[in-house]
Amino acid sequence: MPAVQRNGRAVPPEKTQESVKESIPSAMTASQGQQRPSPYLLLVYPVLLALGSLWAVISPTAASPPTAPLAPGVTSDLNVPHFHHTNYFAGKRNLVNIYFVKVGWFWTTIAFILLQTTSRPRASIAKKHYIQAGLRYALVTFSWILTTQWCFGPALIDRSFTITGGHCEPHPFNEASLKDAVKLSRVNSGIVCKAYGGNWHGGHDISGHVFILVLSSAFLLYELYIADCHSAHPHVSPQAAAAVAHNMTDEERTAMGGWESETVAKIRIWSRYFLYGVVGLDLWMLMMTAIWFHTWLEKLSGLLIAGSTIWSVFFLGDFLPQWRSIVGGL
Ligand SMILES: CCCCCCCCCCCCCCCC(=O)SCCNC(=O)CCNC(=O)[C@H](O)C(C)(C)COP(=O)(O)OP(=O)(O)OC[C@H]1O[C@@H](n2cnc3c(N)ncnc32)[C@H](O)[C@@H]1OP(=O)(O)O
Repeated sequence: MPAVQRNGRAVPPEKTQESVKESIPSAMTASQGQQRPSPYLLLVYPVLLALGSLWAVISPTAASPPTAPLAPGVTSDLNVPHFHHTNYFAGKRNLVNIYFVKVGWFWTTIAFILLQTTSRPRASIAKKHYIQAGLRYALVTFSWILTTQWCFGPALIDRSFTITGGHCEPHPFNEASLKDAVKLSRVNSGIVCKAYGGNWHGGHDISGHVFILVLSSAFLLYELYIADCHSAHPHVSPQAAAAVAHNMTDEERTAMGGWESETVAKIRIWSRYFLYGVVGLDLWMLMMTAIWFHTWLEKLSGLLIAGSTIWSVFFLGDFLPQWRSIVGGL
């Protein structure tokens, strides 16, 4: 049997799958002994929100900018700045807000699809893994739709806004909206109100940002853990995986059950980097939202809806085994 080539070097041909596994450093094959992530990890979110809110109170730079006095008879907070004089992220039109958070479910979906298509669950559980991962995605997406888009009519955040006394009122500097005052008063959705040039004012405004950012980051992190647990190949850090894929022969990569080629390994690694990027931006924007936007209670309500969705999908099965057998998970 001829010697196989590894980066131009000849290596002994008699390596078996077992000997290849043994040659992988133990730190890179840690998945077997991994601890199950605790639901208490979700407490990171209230801590982050509390720190941001505290910073908003005690930091002189986070104080609200001086606002122009309101015109007589105008009660709306219309001078919320699009660009803040002290911090770029305090303005609504910052690029991360426009291109990332405002289309946050798109990025979450892409990160999830990339994770699933580049993970390699063990053959014996592959079908079940994909079905249950799809089901969990459908459940969190349904929660996102009900909360922010449509809940058999207006979304939950719009319903709670109008139930607590909020309404759409004409914008005093927008003549068209002033003419349509009666029509605007019947609008029951924040997006429609703004589209008509009105001002969504007065009620309890559940933070859609806190909701989507918590839901997205927690969902992706727990799915990453599940994908790793179900993986046919050892859990490796992206750097270690690159080194492994680079140094192995083709036979060795196949024997390890997944790192067939350096290109495949790189696609997997970059998919992980992409997921880390989405989660990192989620957490950053959560902190920015905590500092610059909404009241305590509005942030808390966004957090509670996202937190209970995540808990129901990933941890309710601890108490209801039938639920676990349907949605799978941790
Ligand atoms: C091998 C590979 C195969 C691959 C194979 C590929 C297959 C390829 C298939 C692709 C398939 C994709 C399929 C995707 C399918 C989807 O999922 S597409 C869906 C895309 N759409 C989205 O993601 C929309 C997400 N956005 C939302 O849900 C809502 O906008 C949000 C984010 C919840 C926020 O709502 P909101 O009204 O802004 O509410 P809220 O947070 O209370 O904020 C109130 C105000 O404060 C501002 N504010 C609050 N916090 C902040 C802040 N931190 N910074 C700035 N402003 C703030 C807001 O901007 C808002 O201001 P206004 O806009 O009202 O003036």
